[in-house]
Amino acid sequence: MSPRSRPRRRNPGLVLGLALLGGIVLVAALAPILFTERAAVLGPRFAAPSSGHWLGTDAAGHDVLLRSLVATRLTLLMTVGATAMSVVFGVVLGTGVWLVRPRVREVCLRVIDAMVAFPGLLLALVVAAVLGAGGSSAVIAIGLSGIPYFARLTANLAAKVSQQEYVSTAGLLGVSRTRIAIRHMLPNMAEPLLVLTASTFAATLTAISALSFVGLGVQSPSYDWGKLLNEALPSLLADRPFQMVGPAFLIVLTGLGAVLIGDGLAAAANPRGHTAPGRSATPPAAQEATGEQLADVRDLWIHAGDTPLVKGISFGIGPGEIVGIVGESGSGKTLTAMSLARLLPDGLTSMASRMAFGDLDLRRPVPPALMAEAVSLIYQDPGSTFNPALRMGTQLTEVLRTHKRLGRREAARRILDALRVVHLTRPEQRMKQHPHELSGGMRQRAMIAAALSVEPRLIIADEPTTALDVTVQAEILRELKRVNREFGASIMFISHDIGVVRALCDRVLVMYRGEIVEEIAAAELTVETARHPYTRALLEATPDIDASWTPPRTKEHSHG
Ligand SMILES: Nc1ncnc2c1ncn2[C@@H]1O[C@H](COP(=O)(O)OP(=O)(O)OP(=O)(O)O)[C@@H](O)[C@H]1O
Repeated sequence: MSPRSRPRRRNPGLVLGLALLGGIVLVAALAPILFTERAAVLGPRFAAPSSGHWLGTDAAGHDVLLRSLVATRLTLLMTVGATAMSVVFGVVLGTGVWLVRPRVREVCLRVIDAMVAFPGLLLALVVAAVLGAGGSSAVIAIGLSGIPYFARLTANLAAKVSQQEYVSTAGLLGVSRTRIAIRHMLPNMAEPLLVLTASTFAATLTAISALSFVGLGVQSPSYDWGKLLNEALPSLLADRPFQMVGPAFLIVLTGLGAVLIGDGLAAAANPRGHTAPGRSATPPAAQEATGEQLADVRDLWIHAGDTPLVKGISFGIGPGEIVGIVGESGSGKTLTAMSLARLLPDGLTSMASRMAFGDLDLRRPVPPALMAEAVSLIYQDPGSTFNPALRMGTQLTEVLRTHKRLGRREAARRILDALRVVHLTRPEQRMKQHPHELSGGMRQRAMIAAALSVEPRLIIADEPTTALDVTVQAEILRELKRVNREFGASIMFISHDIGVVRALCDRVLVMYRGEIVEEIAAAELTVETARHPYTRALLEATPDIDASWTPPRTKEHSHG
């Protein structure tokens, strides 16, 4: 499959905005060098516009146009300074909120909400009054008043991004929360933050000019656009409005440029698409399970507050065994698997009388490195498993570099080997590509390769093929089976597809409303042999698939 790239759309607003701001920046750079001296020359007072003074002169006889142009640099610097302060502190605060414990986070979010509700300009006026009149206090005041907006947006985005599977995976791998925030979360929040930065820039410009206009901002002999407006006020009241035109026009032009850039960025933002779900095919028949338990779970309860979601279930997984979990949506399959990987979502609690994985007691804290070697996860949607902002190679090797302490080269070599194992074509090239340049099947293979590269003892596959087309599903299932056979990894396989489960798994747990209602050998998963009425109902609701069918031996690149 050829790399899919996002088609470039025309965005005239963005181009116009960039051109406008580019022009203003040029004026800011050159005007003070070229015109500062001439702007200080005194001529006739209150002169009307003429060929000598295009916008007339002010009360002292200064050329209004030249002063407006010279004021551009100071105005822009102050606006950039205050905007940067809002962005940096807001983003740090918003991300920091995500890093603290849930209860503290809740309090912080309420405080941020209250600060957002407080009028920004009023806050700025209070701060400016406390700090005293002056350019720097205006910057601090306006910068401070913008922080809550960025903090709230960042916290909201962080909450959303933190639910993504690549963030959970990084957490499972023991990547520190700070590193996850910087490496995995911030790049994926950049787009909305840039849009807010552009509109905040426009609002900051107006607010800083307003502070100077009311006398709390820049003081003589310095001047910004707001100060020039302040000086022009008596002329406006005396019917000489032209003195206002220069600074007012430049404020509008700069603000317009920033708003157009913000709108252009928002229009260019394009959420990633998802592959349409399809039906799956059946892989070769299952192999025999061993008696000894790799994972042993007894009386596992998972609660959301007082509501039980998983109700006292017990099960085991033998070494090299493939255990399927089936059941209707919401029956607790994913939560059961996630508690085994110690990745329950925030707000849920689990208890068990025994929860052992080999020698590890999963009810106690387990070092992330040990956990990473014990369990690997393969999720349903290969689109959201990888961080779209990073190259495949960077994120695939992260596992090995974090936990096996391998160098960049050795980690890359191991991943390349693993990519070859899962028959991903041109692995060297794939390592340099971003996730969106790979097809769903390729990303799923890459995920399996990453899962294999740590040589885990258990692979949890949560509907790993649901989002893939039929041919790719067959290939992926065959890879899982091969990995199980050749590397001896146990697999916990969650699926809605009874046909696949029957063909791939050794044993099947049937879940219904948070309980395991039947545990059955995969071969007996038929309407005739199932004992529990719910299992029979589930089987009757599933179209019959010939479990002996073996998928055709297709090459990955023929469909990828
Ligand atoms: N973070 C959460 N907070 C509260 N309830 C939750 C949370 N996550 C899941 N649940 C609830 O727990 C129940 C079991 O969810 P789970 O995701 O394990 O179901 P599932 O069997 O995997 O469903 P599906 O097949 O649709 O993925 C559902 O009723 C779900 O709404």
